[in-house]
Order: sequence, then structure tokens, then C-alpha cells
Amino acid sequence: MRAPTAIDIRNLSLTFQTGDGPVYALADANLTIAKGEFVSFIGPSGCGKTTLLRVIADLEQPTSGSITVNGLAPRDARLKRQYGYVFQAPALYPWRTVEANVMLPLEVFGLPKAERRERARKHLDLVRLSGFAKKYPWQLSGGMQQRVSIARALSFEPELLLMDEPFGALDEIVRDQLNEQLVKLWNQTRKTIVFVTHSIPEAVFLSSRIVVMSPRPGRIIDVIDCDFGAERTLDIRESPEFLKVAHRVREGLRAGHSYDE
Ligand SMILES: Nc1ncnc2c1ncn2[C@@H]1O[C@H](COP(=O)(O)OP(=O)(O)OP(=O)(O)O)[C@@H](O)[C@H]1O
Repeated sequence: MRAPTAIDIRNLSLTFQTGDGPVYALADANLTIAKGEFVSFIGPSGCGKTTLLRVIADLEQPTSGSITVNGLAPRDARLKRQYGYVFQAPALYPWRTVEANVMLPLEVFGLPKAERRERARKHLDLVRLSGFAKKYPWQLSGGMQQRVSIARALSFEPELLLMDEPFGALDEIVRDQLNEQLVKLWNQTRKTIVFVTHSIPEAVFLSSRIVVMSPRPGRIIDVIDCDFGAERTLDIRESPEFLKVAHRVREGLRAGHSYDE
């Protein structure tokens, strides 16, 4: 039986009108993401990865085509807080404790204090930061700060998590650790995750499907199934199966790359 649809994108295009003329950020994108999938968007700078994520989040409006998020128009999905969004930079308030940062959106939403605390506790636990609730962001490493922002994005308990290069600014060892933790979190929660990255190993390790994109105009050029099972560890990156998928992603990126920049 097929899982219900989380995101349905049909013939979607988005053109930005700029002083230098139109920028074709997305051209005729088609993609269906089922609930519980982990889908990565990968491609060179300017291929429309962030734009596509922002369209899902109702932060950009398509020029043509259609999209639904959990069966709703993106605006309704946003108003019903159906997704959490994690940015490349953690964007935490330095004068608030870790716990208070996680509770902030719940505060804005008007949840009672006891419930806010309980949600913060639960989600800090999920990202393995239970002991750090009373610390301030500047007392934490970059990787830990990013885990706080993941806890904050999950605090509403959305079914959908949108992540825009969340580990792009971290060193490779920390990034590896967070990749393993994110796989565990995904297995524990079975949220639908849409993840933007530049890294081939990261995409292949994390995803159940990889969407390869190319620029000018921003297009989807390949969609690759790749599920290495719930219990995977970083060791799988040496396996022939892993390298085969990585090779296909690389070939796609090479084919879509223009050298006339
Ligand atoms: N608000 C905007 N106004 C004009 N052009 C924009 C705007 N936002 C994005 N673009 C352009 O749209 C194209 C796609 O941008 P987008 O940020 O989605 O690419 P990306 O694949 O996420 O790139 P990166 O990996 O560098 O983040 C780029 O050419 C970008 O310059």
C-alpha cells in the first residue's frame, strides 16, 4: 500500500523578475513526496533548491503550476503550522536559554507554560541535549546550536520538517555525527523530511530519495531511490551499493552542469 502524499508538486515554475531580466529559478518541476520519506534536493548553486523549499513553506509563490502540502495549499499548511523549518544558521536568541529558545514559538502561539516546558524537554531529549536546557546558545558548539534549532522546529510537532543546508557550516566530523543522529531521529519519529544539501555523501547517507537539480533554468533532472535501512551507520559509505548511488548522483550533477559561467 502506498503511503499518503505529503507534498505534491505539479508543473511548477517560478520566475523572479529582476532589474537584469527574468531569472528562471524553477522550470516545470514535478515531484510527489509520500509521508514518512526523507527526500534531499541536491545541485549546484542557483539550481533552485532553496526556492523549491521556500515554495513548499509558502515563503515564495510559484509563477505557474500547483502544489499541495499535506493536502492543503501551502498558505493553509503554514497557518496550521504543519511544518518546521531549519535554516543554515541556527538563528537562536543569545539572551534566551536553550530551553527558552525552543519554547519561543510555543509562547507566541499561546500554549500554557507547563505544556511549553514539557514540549521543550521532550524535543531537547530527542536531539540529545537534555542536560543543556539552562545553558545559553553561546555556551554551546555550532553543532549543538543547530540541534537546538532542530528541537525548536519540532516543538510544534509538525509532520513535516524542512531543512535548508542545516549542517553546511559545520566541520566534517560534526556533520557526520549530526547525520547519524538525524537518521535516528527520522527513524524514531517517521516525520517527512525535505533536506537541501550540496554534499553527495550527505544526500546518499540520509535520504530515501534524492532529487538531483540543475541550474538555468532550475530543473529536476533525476530522482534516485536509495534507502540503506533504518540501522545504517556511517560505515555504509564504503559499500559498493552506496558508491553506486553516489556515482549516479555525480553523473547527474555533471550532466546538468553548465561550464559557461
Ligand atoms: N528573491 C529573489 N529575487 C531574484 N532572484 C532570486 C531570488 N531568490 C533566488 N533567486 C535566484 O533564483 C535562482 C535559484 O536560487 P536558489 O537560492 O533557489 O538556488 P539554490 O540551488 O538554493 O542555491 P544555493 O545552493 O547557492 O543556495 C538563483 O539564480 C538565484 O539568484
